Amino acid sequence: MSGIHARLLVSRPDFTLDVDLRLPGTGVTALFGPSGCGKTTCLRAVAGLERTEGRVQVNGETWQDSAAGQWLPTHRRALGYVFQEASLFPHLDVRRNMEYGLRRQPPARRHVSLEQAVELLGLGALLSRMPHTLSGGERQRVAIARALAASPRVLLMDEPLAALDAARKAEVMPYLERLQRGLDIPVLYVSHSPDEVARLASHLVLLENGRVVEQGTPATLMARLDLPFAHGDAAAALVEARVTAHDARDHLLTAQFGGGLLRLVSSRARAVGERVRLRIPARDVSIALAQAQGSSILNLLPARITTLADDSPGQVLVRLDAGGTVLLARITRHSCTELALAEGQTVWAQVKGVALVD
Ligand SMILES: Nc1ncnc2c1ncn2[C@@H]1O[C@H](COP(=O)(O)OP(=O)(O)OP(=O)(O)O)[C@@H](O)[C@H]1O
Repeated sequence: MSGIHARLLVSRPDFTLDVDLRLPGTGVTALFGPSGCGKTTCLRAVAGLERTEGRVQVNGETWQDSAAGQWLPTHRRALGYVFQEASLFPHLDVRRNMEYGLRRQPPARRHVSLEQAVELLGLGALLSRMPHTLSGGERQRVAIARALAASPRVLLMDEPLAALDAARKAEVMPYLERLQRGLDIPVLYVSHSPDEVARLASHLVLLENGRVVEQGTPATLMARLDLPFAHGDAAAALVEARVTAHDARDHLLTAQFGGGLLRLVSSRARAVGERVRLRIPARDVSIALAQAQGSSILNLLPARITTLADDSPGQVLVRLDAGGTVLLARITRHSCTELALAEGQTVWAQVKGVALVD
């Protein structure tokens, strides 16, 4: 059976984890939820670092099955584990740190070469450097490459960016995005950053108090007003689109989605026809009753209001349907009343900010 099946039961005096995860066999699954909801416990249980009741199967291989009395210790589970802080061997240079990963797998079972791992994480120029001479971001890239070089059947990542400052996060993120596209093994990625989830995940599991609240695609879950993503500053809609033009002079990319065309500034050229994921923050969408004339806003889209919901004090979250795609707008309660907005009404969504996420 392809995919990951993890039925996990952990009982601690103050905490119970009770999940039945059936996850895709490729792509990045984000485990998301508030502090203490059991994300790390899930990863540790899949890794066999936590003795749990239940069953763990990864792409057809059974690692544990308590009903059958089966249990593989961690060192016999083909997994890579990346923690918040890279734990490299201080006395080995980058190449030797990675070779250590390689040795964990007999040659016949290796499906990631050292060269591939070096290439994916962009480490070519760092191979002879010692860990103490690397930046935090570089150390973390080496830790990821070392985990990959062991040819794991699953890569477990526990908030790999959490210990990095914003600049270092931005430096490592493109490599994680590349992993998401270039790897054919599943990645379980623990995060409590909606931004990371939006950029990296193809599947999202929302945990609360040791239980799965909901799971699905990030685009679907992030647009749901009854879930936490749509609230708070990071609320955004994810839009799958296809590039239709790139104007090199103005660095302007045009992409088509179900609701029309979106234009955004992108210095990196994209091929016409390429699929892109766009992120539209709720705070960057405003609403007008008529199509604005002479506006500097590039994107004006007709849309229908499907839901109006109270958000933070004085603010309303508007869920819009733009040709079958959900957009979110955060506006003031005052404007909502002034414009007499109502569910079912057709309006113009004025989209000020659109960002490419991969
Ligand atoms: N070794 C342990 N012994 C006892 N309780 C533990 C242990 N490790 C974690 N816990 C508790 O289990 C619960 C789940 O912890 P876990 O680390 O899985 O949460 P998390 O969602 O990863 O949190 P965070 O986002 O803060 O890392 C918490 O209540 C935590 O206090």
